[in-house]
Amino acid sequence: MAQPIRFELLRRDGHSQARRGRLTTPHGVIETPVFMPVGTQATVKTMAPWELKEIGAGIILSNTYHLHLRPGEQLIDRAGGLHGFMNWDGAVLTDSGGFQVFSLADLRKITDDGVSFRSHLDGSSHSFTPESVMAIENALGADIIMAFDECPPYPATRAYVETSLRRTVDWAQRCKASHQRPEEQGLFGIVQGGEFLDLRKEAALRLIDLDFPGYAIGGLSVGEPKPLMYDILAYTTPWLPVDKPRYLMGVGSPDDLFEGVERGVDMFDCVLPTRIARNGTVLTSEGKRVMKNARYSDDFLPLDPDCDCRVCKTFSRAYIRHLIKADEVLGIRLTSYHNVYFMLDLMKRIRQSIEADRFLGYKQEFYERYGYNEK
Ligand SMILES: Nc1nc2c(CCNCC3CCCC3)c3[nH]c(NCCc4ccccc4)nc3cc2c(=O)[nH]1
Repeated sequence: MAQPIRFELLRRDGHSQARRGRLTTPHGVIETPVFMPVGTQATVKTMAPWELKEIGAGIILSNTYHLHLRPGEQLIDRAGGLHGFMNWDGAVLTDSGGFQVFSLADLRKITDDGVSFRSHLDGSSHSFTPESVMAIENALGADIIMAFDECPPYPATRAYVETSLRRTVDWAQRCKASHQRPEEQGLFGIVQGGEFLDLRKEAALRLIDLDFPGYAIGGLSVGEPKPLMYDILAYTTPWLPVDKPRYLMGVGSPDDLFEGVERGVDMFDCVLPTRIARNGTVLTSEGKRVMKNARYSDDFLPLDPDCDCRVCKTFSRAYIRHLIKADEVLGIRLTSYHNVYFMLDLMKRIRQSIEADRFLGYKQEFYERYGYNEK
């Protein structure tokens, strides 16, 4: 059976769990570790596909929950799937919607069969089951599709997490059984288990038995303390196959990327860069900058003097502050473009540091410059 997703492990760091890899998909080759910009409603907010292409984005995310509610997967299927609808010829990954049901929808009810909920848009009633979610993701046509899972809240009792984990594994098996296009779309399993390490191990081993082309680590970045997230991650990744990609869902900020790579993660996604851009906050090598701050009113330097992006080569902090203050749409286009470029460029530098056997050195160097005080 032809596999649509193939992962090659190119190099393992000798001083950490960091890995350099290559993910081959039907829509291009993705170098890992990789940051995947989030395009919830079939667009990375404010950015055109040609801009994503020019800054080197190889894969973007979209979402079953949002697209099912609006415009509906049938329309997108008729448009040629997400690739045709968005006219994006790079790779696409769709999340399965479970997480969004719990973070967005109203009146959710979860049973062993699936989840019923009311749309956050118009209150209409819907239900997701592993089978119905696979049908939606098959229609959207992403290259990588996520199994339908439940992401338990944090904190949650061990009893709740245990029940939820077994449901998620059962749902993963049902997703695999009902996946209509296994030769074109790689289905990833999602490891749950909350903060309970023995449950994380059980989840990993039971998903491995189902033999997926890749494995996501879910249930993290849901309000738990960062040290706990890192410890759960460090415990979980070694149980996963070394020759398959590991995807840490919903993570993260620049420091989270370093900590995740160090603990064996290959793929990341986060709304942070595009979300903070929309309130005028930009990521730079010297930390975050809140562009509305008066200190930038007559600062004619680029957002980040170290950045080679078109925004940093064309505009000043003073001009971008003016646009944000004046609520000019160009303002958030420029901050979004720069923030996504920053994350992609950071991952490129991380990949190069692993190749040069100096990942931990580069991490130290980045942390010293980035600092953690807002500027
Ligand atoms: N299926 C599934 N998805 C998860 C997600 C969504 C990942 N992004 C999906 C994209 C597809 C489209 C929408 C997003 C998560 N996101 C987070 N944290 C985000 C925390 C955060 C929130 C806001 C700003 C910054 C960080 N934890 C997550 C856990 C899971 C999980 O277990 N299962």
